[in-house]
Amino acid sequence: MARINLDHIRHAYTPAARASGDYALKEVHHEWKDGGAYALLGPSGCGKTTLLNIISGLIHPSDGRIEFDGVDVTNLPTQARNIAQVFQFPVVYDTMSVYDNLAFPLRNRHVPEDQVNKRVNEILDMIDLQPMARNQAQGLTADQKQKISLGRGLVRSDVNAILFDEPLTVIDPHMKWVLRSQLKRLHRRSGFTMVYVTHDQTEALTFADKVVVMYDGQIVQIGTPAELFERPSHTFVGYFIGSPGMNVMPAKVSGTTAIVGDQTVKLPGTPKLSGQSKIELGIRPEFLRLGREGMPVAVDKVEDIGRQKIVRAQFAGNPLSIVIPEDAEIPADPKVTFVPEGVGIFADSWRVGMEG
Ligand SMILES: Nc1ncnc2c1ncn2[C@@H]1O[C@H](COP(=O)(O)OP(=O)(O)OP(=O)(O)O)[C@@H](O)[C@H]1O
Repeated sequence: MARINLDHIRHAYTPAARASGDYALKEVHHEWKDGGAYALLGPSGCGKTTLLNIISGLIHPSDGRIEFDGVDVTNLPTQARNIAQVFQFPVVYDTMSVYDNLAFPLRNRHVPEDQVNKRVNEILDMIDLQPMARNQAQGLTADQKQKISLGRGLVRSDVNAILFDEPLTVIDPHMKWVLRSQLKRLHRRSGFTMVYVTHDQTEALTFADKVVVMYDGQIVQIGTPAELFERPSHTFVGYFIGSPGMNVMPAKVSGTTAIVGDQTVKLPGTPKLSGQSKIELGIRPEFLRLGREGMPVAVDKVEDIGRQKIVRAQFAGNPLSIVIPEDAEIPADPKVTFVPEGVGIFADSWRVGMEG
C-alpha cells in the first residue's frame, strides 16, 4: 500500500492553456494517507476522472508531480505503478472460468497455486459467486461480470492502491448496497489505499473515511462525512451533501450578527472578513427551529419523508428549507429561529472563520 502525494497537480486538455478556466483540473496539492479510503465525489464534468487517470498514469498532468510513498511516479506508465483498477463496465475474459478470471492477476505474478486458491476463494465468497466458480464468464449477466471485475481489483494484496471508477453503475440497487458494505469491510481488514470515483453521495459517504468533494476542477473540501455535514468549507459542499442541502442566502455582517433582508440573525462569533465581495449566510435545514417564537416565515409546502418533514418556506425574501420531526405541529403564524452553532458565513463561496 502507498501514501499518495499530489504535488501541485494541474491538467488542461488544451496545450495552450493559460487562464485558470482552461484547466479541467485546477491546482491539487494534497497528501493521501497510506491505507486511506477516499471517495472523489462531485457532479459530472468536475474533474474526478481526470484526477483518477493522473493517479493511474493514463494521463500525464500538465503541471506537478505525483508520488507513491515518496517515489516520483509522474513519468511511469500505468503498468509500472503497481495499481489495480476497476472501471464502470466489466473487463473480464469471456472464455475463462470465473475462478480463472480471478486467479489471473495472481498467476501472472507467479503467486504459488495454494495461495492463489486461498485468495480466490476468499474473493468468491465476498462477491457471492462461489457457486459459479467453474462457469465460463461468457454466460454471466453484466451484473455478475462486474462482480468479477471488482474481485479482480481486490485479489492482489501487494498493490500500491486500488482505483475504482464508478464501479457500481451496472449493479442492481440491492446488490449495490451489499457490495458497498463489503468493500468497506474489506478496506478495514486489508488496509488497501482505495480511491473511489462517484457522483452519488450515498455511495461516497458509506464507502469512504475521507470524501474529496470536487467542483469545477477543484477540490473544495476533504473531510469525514460528519465534517462535510457539520462544517462545509464551501457553499457547494453545503448544497451537494445532505438532502435537502444547506440553505444559502445573501447577507451583510455586522459584528456578531448577520442581516438577511429585513431580519437579524445571531452568529456564534465575529466572522473574519477581509474585503470579499459576496457574503452569504449558510445554515442546514436541521439547524432551524419552527415554532411560535422567532422570525416570520411563510410556508409554501410540507413534504413528508418518513420520520421527518421538510418544510419549504420563504424567509426574508429567500427560499428556506426546514427539517422538523414527523409529529411536530406547524403553527398558524409560524416563526423560525436559527441555532447559532449551525450558522456559517461564506465569503465568495468559502467559509470564513469566526472569532470569539
Ligand atoms: N479527453 C478530453 N479532451 C478534452 N476535454 C476533456 C477530456 N476529458 C475530459 N474533458 C473535460 O474535462 C473536464 C473534466 O472531465 P472529467 O471527465 O474529469 O469529469 P468527471 O467529474 O469525471 O465527469 P463524469 O462524472 O461525467 O465522468 C470536463 O469539462 C470534460 O469535458
